[in-house]
Amino acid sequence: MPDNITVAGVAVDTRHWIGGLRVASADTFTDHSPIDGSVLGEIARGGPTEAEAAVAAARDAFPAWAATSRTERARILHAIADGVEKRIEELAIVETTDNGALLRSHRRGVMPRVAHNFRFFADWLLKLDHEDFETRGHTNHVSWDPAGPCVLITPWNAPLMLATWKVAPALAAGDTVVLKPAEWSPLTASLLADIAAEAGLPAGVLNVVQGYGFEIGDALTSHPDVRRISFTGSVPTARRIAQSAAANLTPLSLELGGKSPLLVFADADLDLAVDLAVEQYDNAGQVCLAGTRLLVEEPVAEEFTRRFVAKASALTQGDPRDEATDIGPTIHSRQLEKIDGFVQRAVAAGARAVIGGHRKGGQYYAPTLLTDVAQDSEIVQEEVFGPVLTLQTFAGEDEAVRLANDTRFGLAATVVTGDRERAERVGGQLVAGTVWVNCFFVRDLQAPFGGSRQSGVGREGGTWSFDFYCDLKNTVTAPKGWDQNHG
Ligand SMILES: NC(=O)c1ccc[n+]([C@@H]2O[C@H](COP(=O)([O-])OP(=O)(O)OC[C@H]3O[C@@H](n4cnc5c(N)ncnc54)[C@H](O)[C@@H]3O)[C@@H](O)[C@H]2O)c1
Ligand SMILES: O=C/C=C/C=C(\O)C(=O)O
Repeated sequence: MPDNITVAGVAVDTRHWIGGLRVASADTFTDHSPIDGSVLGEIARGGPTEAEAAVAAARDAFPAWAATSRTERARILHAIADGVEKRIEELAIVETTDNGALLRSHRRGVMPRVAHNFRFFADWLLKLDHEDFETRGHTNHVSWDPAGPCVLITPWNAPLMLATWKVAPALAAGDTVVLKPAEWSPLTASLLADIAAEAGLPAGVLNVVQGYGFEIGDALTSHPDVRRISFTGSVPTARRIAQSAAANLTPLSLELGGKSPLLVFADADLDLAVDLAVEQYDNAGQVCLAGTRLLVEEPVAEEFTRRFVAKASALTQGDPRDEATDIGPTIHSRQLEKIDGFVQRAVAAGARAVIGGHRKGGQYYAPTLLTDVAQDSEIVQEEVFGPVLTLQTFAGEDEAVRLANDTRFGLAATVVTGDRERAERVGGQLVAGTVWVNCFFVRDLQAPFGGSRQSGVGREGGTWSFDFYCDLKNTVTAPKGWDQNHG
């Protein structure tokens, strides 16, 4: 198999990146573009052997990286950000070709955010501190010690953004990394390895292994030398990882799925509510945070629906490389089948497709709005991860909160209301890692980010990321004992 493929004019190495070297595997898997199903190339298919080699490289590189000063680590992270910024166009087109998300979003939002992930955690590292405190004259000093090799496992819906959201704080913390990107979108992780090497990151500090999760995953997550596992993905995979990590009690951070509500109160700015609701089709609905359950107060439900349909019907679906496109394809034919299965079962159970409800050829699925759905039905309770929203009505705050909280998830919630006090009252009762009021997806990386209930375990972001990626240590020093030998 060729070691390099050319994707939209960009050379991408298809091998693993282990200990500062490109490493091939005997087996490969085929990477397809969701845009037209074309074959992009054969990618190294790692298993336990590659997992072992990558963890060994991360373990060997750890002492020197952990001993590297904070300012030097921060400098290298900024150099990686520089490298990302220089290659934004290349990263954007490769990511779009590989996962089908909009090129215009990659160019203007996602890849700049990738660079920001590195800059933010580099800067936060330099500010990271904890004031000493006294206990009966003894000084308590808290330090943020590097923890060791980390295994980072990431999904396909925002591959490089979600990978670097973990890679950057782990490297900043002084940890070394084995990154396993999703098999449906393996390419930009390989480019990141090139960029990190060019930026001067020492060999073995960042390793990238490719392959199917079910083949390489266990060997990574059950490895005794791994000190942290951070995973973004689905709930069933998280359960497997937690079981595997239990062997060594390896600390886990889990960012999982959602079924987030978007609540529209009768006093809301209805055009704003409609804009926010239509935004939930972003990335063909393949966004963990998406507010896929529209909950609308009865008096405005009809008018909301009318305006929503008008706006959603004007969306342009098609090739994600086209600047005019609003919605691209779904990631994979299997994902398309899954989405359509959810919709057809919902319709069979009595739901009505106000718009969409069908495929549109290739891997494209029509943006769909379903009404007449029961609270305990599959379509309301389970994450679809496609351009499918449900609409339910409610009467009053109590019912709104009850419906909003009535799933096993708790990732995010959006509240649209013209009444500040209502926003506070309702927001205070919602079970969610993030609540947005009259906005959506406004992200500050110093905020805690994660999910409640089955949407996750733990929080990352700002100091919370360092809490996770560091071994915190408290050193208690007595006021006595100094003078005996040293006068
Ligand atoms: N909360 C968040 O921040 C967030 C962000 C994006 C996506 N998600 C969630 O991710 C899911 C979609 O992503 P997906 O379909 O790629 O998820 P997935 O769980 O199928 O796969 C995620 C990753 O896990 C790997 N994996 C699979 N089996 C494994 C195993 N046994 N051991 C170790 N690794 C294994 C895969 O190869 C992939 O890299 C959705 O549920 C979505 O909500 C959550
Ligand atoms: O699809 C999920 C998007 C998650 C977003 C983040 O993890 C983030 O903004 O840091």
